[in-house]
Amino acid sequence: MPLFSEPPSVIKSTFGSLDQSTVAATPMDTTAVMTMSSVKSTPNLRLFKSAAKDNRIEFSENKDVVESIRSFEFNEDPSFWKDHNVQVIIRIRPLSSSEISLQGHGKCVRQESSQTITWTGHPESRFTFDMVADENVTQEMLFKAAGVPMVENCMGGYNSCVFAYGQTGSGKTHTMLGDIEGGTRRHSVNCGMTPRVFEYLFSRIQKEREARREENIKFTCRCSFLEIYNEQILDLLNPSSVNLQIREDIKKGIHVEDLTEIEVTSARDVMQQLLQGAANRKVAATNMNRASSRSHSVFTCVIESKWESQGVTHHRFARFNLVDLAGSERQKSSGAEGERLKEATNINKSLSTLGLVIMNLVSISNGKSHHVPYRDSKLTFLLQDSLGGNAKTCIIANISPSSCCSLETLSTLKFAQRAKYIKNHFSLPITEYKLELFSFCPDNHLLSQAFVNEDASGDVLAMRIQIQNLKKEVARLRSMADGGAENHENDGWTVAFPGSPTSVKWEGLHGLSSPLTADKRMSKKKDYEVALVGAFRRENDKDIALHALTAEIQAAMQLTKQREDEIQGLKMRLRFREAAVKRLESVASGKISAEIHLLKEKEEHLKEIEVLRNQVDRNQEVTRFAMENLRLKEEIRRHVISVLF
Ligand SMILES: Nc1ncnc2c1ncn2[C@@H]1O[C@H](COP(=O)(O)OP(=O)(O)OP(=O)(O)O)[C@@H](O)[C@H]1O
Repeated sequence: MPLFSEPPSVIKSTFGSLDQSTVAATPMDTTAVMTMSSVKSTPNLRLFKSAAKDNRIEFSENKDVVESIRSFEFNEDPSFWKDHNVQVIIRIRPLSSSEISLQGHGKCVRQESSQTITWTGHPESRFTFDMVADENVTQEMLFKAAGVPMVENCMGGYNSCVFAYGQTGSGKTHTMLGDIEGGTRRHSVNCGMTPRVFEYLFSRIQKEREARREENIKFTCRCSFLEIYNEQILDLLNPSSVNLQIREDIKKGIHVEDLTEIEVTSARDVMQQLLQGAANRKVAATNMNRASSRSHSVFTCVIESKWESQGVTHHRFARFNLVDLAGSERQKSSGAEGERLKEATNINKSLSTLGLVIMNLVSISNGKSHHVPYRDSKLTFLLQDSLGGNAKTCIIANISPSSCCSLETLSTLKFAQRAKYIKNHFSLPITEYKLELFSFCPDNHLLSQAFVNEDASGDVLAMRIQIQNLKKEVARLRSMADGGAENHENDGWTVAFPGSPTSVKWEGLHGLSSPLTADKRMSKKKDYEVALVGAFRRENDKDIALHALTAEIQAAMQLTKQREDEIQGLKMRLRFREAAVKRLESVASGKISAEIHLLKEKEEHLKEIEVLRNQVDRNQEVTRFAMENLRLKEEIRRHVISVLF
């Protein structure tokens, strides 16, 4: 098929490549230098790293080693996103043959459980994350655990972001894109997150269309693809436009000005854009001599939906960012010069700004107010919403388990640990409505919830009905949250995503259901609270919309009245003019004298003046000024009296 006839090398070039000549420690850890001799660094080959078999990292076939790896459960938690906005997953890749030849099977990490991992250097350090995926976790398992919920978040109207972090060669591209050779609908086992996510997204859209035919639901998806290289934004779907600027406005939020957006209707369309972007990147790379591991790539899909319900038109919107970051290793400090030095400085700048942004967000989560330096790098400015706004963010930190990458791995674990402590916060000002929420949630934990991007419009009556329904929903949820009505029938696996009018049957990994936690009741209460907050917000939105509509109607009615009065006045004046014309005709034909005509004319002018005076009096502005005038006169009078006496 022509679409997938491109060599996978092109795809690889989209998301990263190796140049091991400069591989060293992270920007935050400047001590160690890592060498991975297996990877070649010929500039032209850099782009084709993944494609060329001999340029790939080879993995051990040693059965004994594979069998000795202890595997932990890797289960998704369907309720996770209900009360979290940031998820951090560690992914450990298998040892490569070159690592084995360099350091044997020596490892720098030991997995303790499905959530904990120990770095075995000195001193030993233990880290806890939302999930730790060992080398046996397949692309499919990772997609089900991390990709599926993110698509559901987008369907629910949340801005969502998955980003892969890690040193060069740690598996970021394998995770985000993987092997899409053949590119058919039936994925190869190594096919990564992005193609799986879009295939799932479009199948969900199709299901939603079928289930909500009556609401006439319509979806629009638009994709864009950019790269940040040397602090410059390049449009990969239109390579002629370079150095694009990030803008921020109330309507569009943070966005890249003039970035090409292409409408897509299938996973196949998305892959086409990915390939297109990759091909453009290849051309630019030749001109600029850059390698993908030195740039950040952001593939974005905007998903919009519109549906009708009880005379109200709903509009929902979500931005889905898939980010492959530049390798987090420290660029070789010695010997780097010219373009390389510039590259290194910029990668360091954006990744260290990312680290700083995360640190400051954690401080904010802990109640310490701090400035968050989003604007210090293009990457953090662009991802501002995903990092600290109203988004759901999944960070996949990729690591190599080999002892030869020990310091790099520690650095990635530390970065991921910090990210774990972020709680996204409101980016909107505190309003009365939010204060109401404060009073509702004593521990304020709901204030760290991301927001559903949803809007509604319709006629006043429909909005009123909607408000009534929402009020009933609020009352019902409130009584449930108070413990009044415990509904044990809902203990199953049906997940209603906040803000989503439909619920999704969660199949679970391999179709198995995991046991619900002991504090099920607590989590159920939280679910109700989340739903209640959503209902409050929607009610508040509807109220605001209703007030605005009522005010608009009143203003329109006043204007109509004013116009009607003016028309009446004009009609009257027209009648006077017509009478005057007739009289002049009579004067001309000698039927009446000029004196009588003038007397009549005077009479009618007086009447006309009266009409105009009435009009002026009725004019609201004039009335207001007249009132103001009277009030000021009265004030002056009182002032004069007080001065005199
Ligand atoms: N979990 C894994 N299982 C099997 N192979 C993997 C895994 N992770 C990575 N690899 C392989 O390791 C090699 C390096 O991975 P990848 O290219 O994804 O690294 P990267 O972090 O994207 O590097 P760069 O920053 O240079 O682009 C590839 O050959 C990839 O196929």
